[in-house]
Amino acid sequence: MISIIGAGSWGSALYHAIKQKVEGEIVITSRRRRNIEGFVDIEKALESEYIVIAIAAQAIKNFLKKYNLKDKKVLVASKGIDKDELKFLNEIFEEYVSINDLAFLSGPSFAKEVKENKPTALVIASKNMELAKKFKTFFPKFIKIYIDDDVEGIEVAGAYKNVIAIAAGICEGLNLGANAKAALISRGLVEIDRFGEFFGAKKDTFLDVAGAGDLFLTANSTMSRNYRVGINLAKGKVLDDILNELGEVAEGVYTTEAIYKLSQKNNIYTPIATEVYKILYTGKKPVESLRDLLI
Ligand SMILES: NC(=O)C1=CN([C@@H]2O[C@H](COP(=O)(O)OP(=O)(O)OC[C@H]3O[C@@H](n4cnc5c(N)ncnc54)[C@H](O)[C@@H]3O)[C@@H](O)[C@H]2O)C=CC1
Ligand SMILES: O=C(CO)COP(=O)(O)O
Repeated sequence: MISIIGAGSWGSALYHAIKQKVEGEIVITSRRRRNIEGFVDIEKALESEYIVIAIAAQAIKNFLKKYNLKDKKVLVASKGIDKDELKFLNEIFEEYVSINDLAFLSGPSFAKEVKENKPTALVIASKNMELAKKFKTFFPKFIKIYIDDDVEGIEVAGAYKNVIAIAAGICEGLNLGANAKAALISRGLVEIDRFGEFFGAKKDTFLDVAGAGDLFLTANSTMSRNYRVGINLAKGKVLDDILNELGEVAEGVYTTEAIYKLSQKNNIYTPIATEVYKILYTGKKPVESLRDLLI
């Protein structure tokens, strides 16, 4: 039996996809009861051997404190960095679950397209290749799964691209043109790689679907919530209003804070994340940040 924890956009898309492969052996849960197919309460969901986590990254630490996942096989599908502890999600999970029972899912995948069974490529990374292979068997044909052992790379790639997507959305909202956006995205990839390699990630990961692939997807489409946050910031809207209107999580807003603090602490050069941080948290004008980055 497999349980999806989190019935937001991504959790419900994963339920839709995985159900096609495992048929009746899947349930979904959320902190609020929802009237959707397969919904069970959290206690019932935690009876499954296989657990897929699709809740907001900042909520994960408290979730793990509250519910016991010890001895479960866990696939983490969230993308972010804990902004209070300044830890990657694999570091948070490793405090509660054996490293051999953990796998991480990332890659270019708008939930909406997964719900339409559109071809999608994802990466499952784990220090336990047998577990990665096992999770791979749960996915239907339209989702091509690559397996990898670069957990650190997968975590940095999935989290950081949301920050670059906010910057690219700002670029779009300011109407700075396609040349400027391509510059931001490509320099964003260099920045992600520099940050990731500091934490032990492999360069190859950033050149592949979970790195460049997810970055190109998210930083160039209004389907991305993070990109839309950027567009709205460029229009001069206030962050709280943007997030209220969005009604779903834009992980990049919190990941920006975590990356800014981690790069300050470790002296890593992260110019784009630093400007996004200044816009989000110090009130710097988007137009000034983009000028400082591009000119
Ligand atoms: N929507 C997408 O296309 C994709 C999303 N993701 C990632 O999946 C994660 C979830 O995103 P979405 O489902 O899209 O967002 P969403 O905003 O639609 O849903 C968020 C989910 O997190 C849960 N949640 C939020 N705060 C919580 C708390 N304090 N305690 C317990 N649960 C809490 C909500 O109940 C909901 O189930 C994020 O890390 C996101 O980056 C990854 C790939 C694709
Ligand atoms: O992670 C995603 C696509 O791979 C979803 O991006 P957004 O959270 O910006 O919508």
